[in-house]
Amino acid sequence: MPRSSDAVLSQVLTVAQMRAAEEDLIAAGTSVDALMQAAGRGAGEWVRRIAGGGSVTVLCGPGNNGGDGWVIAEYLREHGNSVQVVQAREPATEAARNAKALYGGAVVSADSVTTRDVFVDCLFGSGLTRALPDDLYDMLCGLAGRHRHRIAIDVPSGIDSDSGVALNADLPHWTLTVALGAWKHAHFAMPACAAMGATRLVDIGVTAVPGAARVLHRPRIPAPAADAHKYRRGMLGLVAGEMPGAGLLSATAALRAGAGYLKMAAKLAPAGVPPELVVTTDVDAMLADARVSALLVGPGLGRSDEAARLLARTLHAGRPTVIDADALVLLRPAMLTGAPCVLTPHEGETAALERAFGLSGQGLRRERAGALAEATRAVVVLKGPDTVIAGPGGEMVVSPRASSWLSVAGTGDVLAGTIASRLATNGQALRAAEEGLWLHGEAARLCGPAFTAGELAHAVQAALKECLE
Ligand SMILES: NC(=O)C1=CN([C@@H]2O[C@H](COP(=O)(O)OP(=O)(O)OC[C@H]3O[C@@H](n4cnc5c(N)ncnc54)[C@H](OP(=O)(O)O)[C@@H]3O)[C@@H](O)[C@H]2O)[C@H](O)CC1
Ligand SMILES: [K+]
Repeated sequence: MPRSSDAVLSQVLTVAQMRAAEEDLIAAGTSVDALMQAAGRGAGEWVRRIAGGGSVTVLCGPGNNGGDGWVIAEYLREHGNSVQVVQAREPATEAARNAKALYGGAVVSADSVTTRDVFVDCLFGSGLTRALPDDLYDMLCGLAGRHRHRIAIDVPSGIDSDSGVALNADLPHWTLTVALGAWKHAHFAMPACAAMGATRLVDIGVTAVPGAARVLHRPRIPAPAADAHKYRRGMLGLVAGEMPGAGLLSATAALRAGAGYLKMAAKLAPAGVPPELVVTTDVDAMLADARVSALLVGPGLGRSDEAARLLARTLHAGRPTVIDADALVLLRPAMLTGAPCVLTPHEGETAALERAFGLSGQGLRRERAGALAEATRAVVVLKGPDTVIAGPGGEMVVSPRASSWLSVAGTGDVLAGTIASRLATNGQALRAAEEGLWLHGEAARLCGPAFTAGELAHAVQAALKECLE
């Protein structure tokens, strides 16, 4: 089996895209049985490692996810594990029947299973089309509750693969979820991703799918050139508003994310300004300064008519701009000039933008982010536990779940400042959004528990250190 490239293994596929990719492999000569063997044995190895010689119960459903389960069980039996299969339904596909026929171990009833070490969920995968019926739901939850470790294969049963929506309530939480062939959107979408435990991917040679979403990965960021100077590294202009304190959090992060020079325009200089941050009261002079390579507007802007006028003047400067917080609520179509922009809305700001740009607000988060990116011609970072980045050209990047400790005031200001610093440095909106989001999530990971937004802003530097080429 040829190993897929890192780019292909970063793909996030819908069920339809996955099926098409499987069909391409089959059309190229790989049988479904061979695919199932590759998927099942790859997953079986992860199960074997977790089991560490312990006892395993595999729950097999009627489809090919169940077929994977029969392959996993035989793989474990061959490797000497104590394994038993609970058959929830007779195999309904030829590949699953063939896989069952190759299994030489015990098949037992669910009721006979006592407490064991590892439970493997092969009830349903990407073919689940509706909520689990009561008998199967009870069987799944009952078995999950009688095992020390729980491993879901491809996607946990009861989860819709394309949306991450739980089709049943109170589904089990998993120790590990092993994706097969490619990541699915459920692996990065709430609520599913919060219950999956660690996630791993088994490569079965899936090829590149045009237009597929991809997972956010650690960026490679070059150190400044030997002949760099502060302007060439990128000068970031922060347009503060009525509450300049929020802008200070953005500035603290931006100073540690690569930009060479930061200037803040504020009516009143806030207290506690870091010495590295130049503060001016002349916003128009800053907007007219050709050396400013990017702008950030929004943190602490306020929502007054004066704030709206200040936003319009800022965007009229036509520089690459990060638009955050209150500026997102004030943004109107006529204010945009076509300059590269990054919008960083949370849920409420997204709804405000959808109203301002005449969008329905219907659909999955990634679909809403895509619609907003198309309408604004900007890069949209739709923030949440399952942040997605959508580009105006249809690009879609999904982020692995970040620390839940980010749920504290000010972390949005930190993200905006980090992205703005990257935008001042590289001038590319999508790249800046990806680099900034990764740095933000990594800074949170480095901070551990119960950090403040200020500590997070300082940790951006350590996160950047991990990206240096
Ligand atoms: N990723 C790969 O390259 C490979 C993936 N494989 C595995 O195949 C599954 C997808 O297989 P599929 O058969 O399409 O789907 P499922 O195994 O999830 O099961 C679908 C069957 O279950 C029935 N169904 C669906 N929902 C329910 C429900 N709520 N209650 C009862 N039955 C349900 C469905 O029949 P319906 O017509 O009634 O919908 C199907 O019979 C993928 O996840 C991987 O694990 C392969 O190994 C190949 C390589
Ligand atoms: K499953």
